Amino acid sequence: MILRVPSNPSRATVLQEDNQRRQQTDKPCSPPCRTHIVVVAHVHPAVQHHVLPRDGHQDAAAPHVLPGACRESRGRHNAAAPQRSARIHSGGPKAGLTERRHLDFGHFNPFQPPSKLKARRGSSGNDLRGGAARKCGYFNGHIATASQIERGGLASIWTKSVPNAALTTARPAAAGGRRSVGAAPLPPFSSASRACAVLPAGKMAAAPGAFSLREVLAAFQACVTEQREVLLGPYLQGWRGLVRFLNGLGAIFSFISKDAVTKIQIMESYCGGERREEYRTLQSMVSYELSRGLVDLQRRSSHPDSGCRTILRLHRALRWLQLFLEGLRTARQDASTSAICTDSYNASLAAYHPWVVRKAAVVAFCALPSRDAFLEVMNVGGPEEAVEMLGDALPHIRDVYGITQELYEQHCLVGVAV
Ligand SMILES: CCCCCCCCCCCCC/C=C/[C@@H](O)[C@H](COP(=O)(O)O)NC(=O)CCCCCCCCCCCCCCC
Repeated sequence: MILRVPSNPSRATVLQEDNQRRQQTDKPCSPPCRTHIVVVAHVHPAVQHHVLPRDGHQDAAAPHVLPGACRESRGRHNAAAPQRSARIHSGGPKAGLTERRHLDFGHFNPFQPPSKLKARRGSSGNDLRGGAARKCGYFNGHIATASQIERGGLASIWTKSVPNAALTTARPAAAGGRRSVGAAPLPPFSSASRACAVLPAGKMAAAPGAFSLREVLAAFQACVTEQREVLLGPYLQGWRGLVRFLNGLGAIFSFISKDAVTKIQIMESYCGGERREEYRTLQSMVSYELSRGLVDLQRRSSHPDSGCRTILRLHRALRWLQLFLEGLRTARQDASTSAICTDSYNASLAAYHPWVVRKAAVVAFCALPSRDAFLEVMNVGGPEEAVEMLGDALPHIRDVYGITQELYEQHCLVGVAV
């Protein structure tokens, strides 16, 4: 096995995500080479991969395996490029042929030192688990920005040689395979990914499907009707976007995103269920559930997952979000994101969480990147643009929060099933 590790990701030999160019560049090795892969740590929220399962649970950490040394690609890998699969060049009888295969790197442990990383076969024999490389976009507890990488701030490109035998084609989850990145059939590289191929590192591209704070905030903006009702569709849409972003921050936040996803799914089941009309707006949901006695007001019993209760949890988290984004917007450039996050959390959600959750949350916050890096991964341009956009957008979040709070107070729902 040959493992080629580019010393500078911006010079990594990578595949141009463009069919036309690919045809020009995908030349068989001469002489035929053996399997080799290159793992390049790079920056993006996982959402930019277009491969998240519906519930948003995906190891954003999965490193990208890029084409190896035998390929003469003229393109540069862009962090934001959607990557649906690894491309592996196999030797032996298939020498010279290019195969597209899927790699599942399983759950990534951010605390595991790179020296301990091991590729091993899963019990099903069809996946590769154990974390084959450092989380891309996540380095020593920080999200590395594209510009950091460019400057060499991401000191290492963690690599792991992967035995040929362990590289197996993914099976869709429905067929008994493990749920994993790109488990869906792999479409050919599309022209849609072209935009990502040649952007210079340091510019976070708004790749198609990439997380963009703009879209999340637009969803919250779209929540409020002229009658000052809150539409649950866009509300959940906004939360889905936030969860995608959270997943991109790393596995350390997965206990938070899992809880949010559970709550989003509960609401989705109502909003898409038989009674969907009753769940069109927050107001209709509250009156429907209260009038039918579908809410456990004192303690969880026969209606443990009412819409009112579930939205209340998200509503409290929205308060955190509002405080956090406000803090981020108004803080000094060198402010600590983790401190802003902790303060916002202590002023909102923490009061409703038990000790163990509070501790875990605060530990996770320590892994947040610097303010500028954080603003950059919001994908709305540089930090200044992000700050400006936050200024425009925060009133909408505040509005949604205010309407919900008022409604819940009116109906004595603020402490529902504590
Ligand atoms: C910037 C990243 C930091 C994210 C921090 C989020 C706030 C910390 C929340 C900690 C939640 C811990 C998980 C468990 C919570 C539950 O115990 C608790 C109670 O639920 P139960 O009554 O059903 O038992 N659940 C909750 O309070 C709901 C929490 C929902 C948290 C959703 C957080 C999503 C955060 C999205 C971040 C996106 C940042 C965007 C910036 C552009």
